[in-house]
Amino acid sequence: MVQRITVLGAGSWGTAFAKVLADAGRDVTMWARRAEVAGEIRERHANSGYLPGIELPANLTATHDPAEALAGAEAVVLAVPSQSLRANLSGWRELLPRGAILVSLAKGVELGTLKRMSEVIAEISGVSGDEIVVVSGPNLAREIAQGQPAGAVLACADHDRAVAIQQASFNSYFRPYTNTDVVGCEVGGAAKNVIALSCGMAVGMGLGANTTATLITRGLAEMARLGTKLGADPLTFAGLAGVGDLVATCSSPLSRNRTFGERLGRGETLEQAQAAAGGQVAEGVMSCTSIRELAHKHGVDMPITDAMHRVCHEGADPRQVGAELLGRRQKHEWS
Ligand SMILES: NC(=O)C1=CN([C@@H]2O[C@H](COP(=O)(O)OP(=O)(O)OC[C@H]3O[C@@H](n4cnc5c(N)ncnc54)[C@H](O)[C@@H]3O)[C@@H](O)[C@H]2O)C=CC1
Ligand SMILES: O=C(CO)COP(=O)(O)O
Repeated sequence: MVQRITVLGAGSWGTAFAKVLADAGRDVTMWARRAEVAGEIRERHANSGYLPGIELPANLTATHDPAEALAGAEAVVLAVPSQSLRANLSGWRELLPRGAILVSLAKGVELGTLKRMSEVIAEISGVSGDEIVVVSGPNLAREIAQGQPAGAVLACADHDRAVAIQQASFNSYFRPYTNTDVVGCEVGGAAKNVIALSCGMAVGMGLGANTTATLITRGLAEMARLGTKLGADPLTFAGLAGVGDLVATCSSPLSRNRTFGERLGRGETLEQAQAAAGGQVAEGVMSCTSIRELAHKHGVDMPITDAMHRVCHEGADPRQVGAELLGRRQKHEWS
């Protein structure tokens, strides 16, 4: 049994997932970028900046020192945003205990390289991509931290490693399934953030359930198109890391991506929406660009993702891109 686990990153999901592991009986040490966050977790069993009102278990501690956090870890959970994972992991590389299972929580595609997170981790750590475990699924951090029931997916080409993390993390409210389709789970996790931006935008423009259901369903079609082109199993998109995460994120006001889109839909600028996020990451804002490029590279049509890139980074008006999406060439649903 994997018993001693380190979580690198003390934001919303890093903290909530660390609590999942601790509630499953593991000994968990978190690394926090800011010393005061580590101190609050260690001494007051709280992370009030990210999960206010949540009491953290006693078998979860934290430090600001990565060497101290990583000493003796049997599994290392990477819980920093996608666009900063490369830089952070480069700094930790020499400290990773040999043989520790590397676990990725990040949902994004790297700008520039267009790599999935497990590809970035493999490149920097030297660990084979087949040995990296990816966590995905409908897991809004606050609900998980409150102990509300949820399923999740642990994807790894090496089934035994996925099972090791499954054994280490399942508890009375968290039910992880294993899957060997890493590509599908990572594409689903990254692409749904972009679709959640679009749903939020529709809500911000005063539109209702028909519009958001259309965006969710057509969003699913475009993420599945990209994923299968990259070698994913189409079934993955019918699962927790596909439609499950997509529906949770597109429907919940807790989603940072949906909230970000809602602000843009109400007419706020990117800078205003960023300021309102209070330093918490809305991955879709960057991933709309990298996923759009990945889609272009592979000849895949992703009109909603393209529209989100234009709104976020080219100053397009949400109403205008909405009208353009509706006015696209008439076609068969599955062509
Ligand atoms: N919050 C959620 O409900 C869920 C988040 N995720 C994914 O988990 C990953 C981490 O997300 P959260 O913990 O929610 O993010 P967050 O924004 O709440 O926290 C990010 C953490 O990374 C640290 N960090 C280190 N280097 C950083 C840098 N250069 N820039 C910004 N932060 C840096 C921050 O200090 C903070 O502790 C993301 O890829 C996200 O999409 C996945 C499932 C659920
Ligand atoms: O990935 C998530 C839920 O599964 C969290 O989504 P947000 O980053 O939009 O809050």
